[in-house]
Amino acid sequence: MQPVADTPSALPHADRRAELVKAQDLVKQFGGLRAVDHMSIALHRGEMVGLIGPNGAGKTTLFNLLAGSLTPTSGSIRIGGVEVAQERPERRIARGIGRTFQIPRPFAEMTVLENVLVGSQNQAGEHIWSNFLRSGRVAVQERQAVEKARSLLDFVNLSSLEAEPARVLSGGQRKLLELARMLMADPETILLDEPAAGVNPTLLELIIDRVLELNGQGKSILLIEHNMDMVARLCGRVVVMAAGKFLTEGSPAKVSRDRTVIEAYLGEVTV
Ligand SMILES: Nc1ncnc2c1ncn2[C@@H]1O[C@H](COP(=O)(O)OP(=O)(O)OP(=O)(O)O)[C@@H](O)[C@H]1O
Repeated sequence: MQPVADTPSALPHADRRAELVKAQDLVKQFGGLRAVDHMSIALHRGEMVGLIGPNGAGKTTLFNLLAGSLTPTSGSIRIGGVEVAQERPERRIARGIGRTFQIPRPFAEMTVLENVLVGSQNQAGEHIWSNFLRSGRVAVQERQAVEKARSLLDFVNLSSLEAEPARVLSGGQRKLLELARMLMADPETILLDEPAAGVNPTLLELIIDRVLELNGQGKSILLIEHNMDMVARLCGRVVVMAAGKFLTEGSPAKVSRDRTVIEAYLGEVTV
């Protein structure tokens, strides 16, 4: 991890009083492995926060807990003050949580447009849309959804590929497609899992630009990212995890100079 220059602290939209997402004392045990170990984190309305830590620190597991694809062994998750730790992913989406995955897996044989439409039902792409798609009635019956999907494809610069099967997309384009799919559900809070990983520099700039625009629209964003330059450009605050636990937090410049953080990345920390 390279040290980074000082950056502006919080973005203008951040309202530090309003905690949109608050996880407290979260534990996730996989057999003998405690992947998340009494971790707490809060995301305020309009904030964009980086979540960093060495490989295996528990960042993606924490995302899975926040998004509802895993149930915590113990601990609390509140969204807008409501306890949701036991709720299923569909309920989290309805509560305004959207997430992207480290490795996007679009439906390879469906078109780019159809992949975005999947997001209007739910993020797992279950039931109703697949029925529509089989019967080929999407454009007729869900005109508004199609219009919205097209405008989101425009937002992520994929309009020209809307009729192509998703398998033709590059890794970076798949990340953009996933962003559009997730935005179909109008999330208030967005969890981004390594949006820069494996993305070429040109598309990376586009992703950064779009993430900034989403935050500018008031969306709260939690960003897992190993690219510290990107974290420094986007985030006023960074939370560091190591061995499943909260290690420290602060500005990108502060944490990148922090000795315990550097040691954690070198695998030398015991927490
Ligand atoms: N479903 C699972 N079953 C068993 N162990 C798991 C499971 N998911 C994650 N783990 C383990 O939990 C630990 C934390 O993994 P996690 O993917 O959350 O880390 P991470 O910080 O996201 O790492 P990376 O930066 O490499 O993506 C790792 O040791 C991982 O092998």
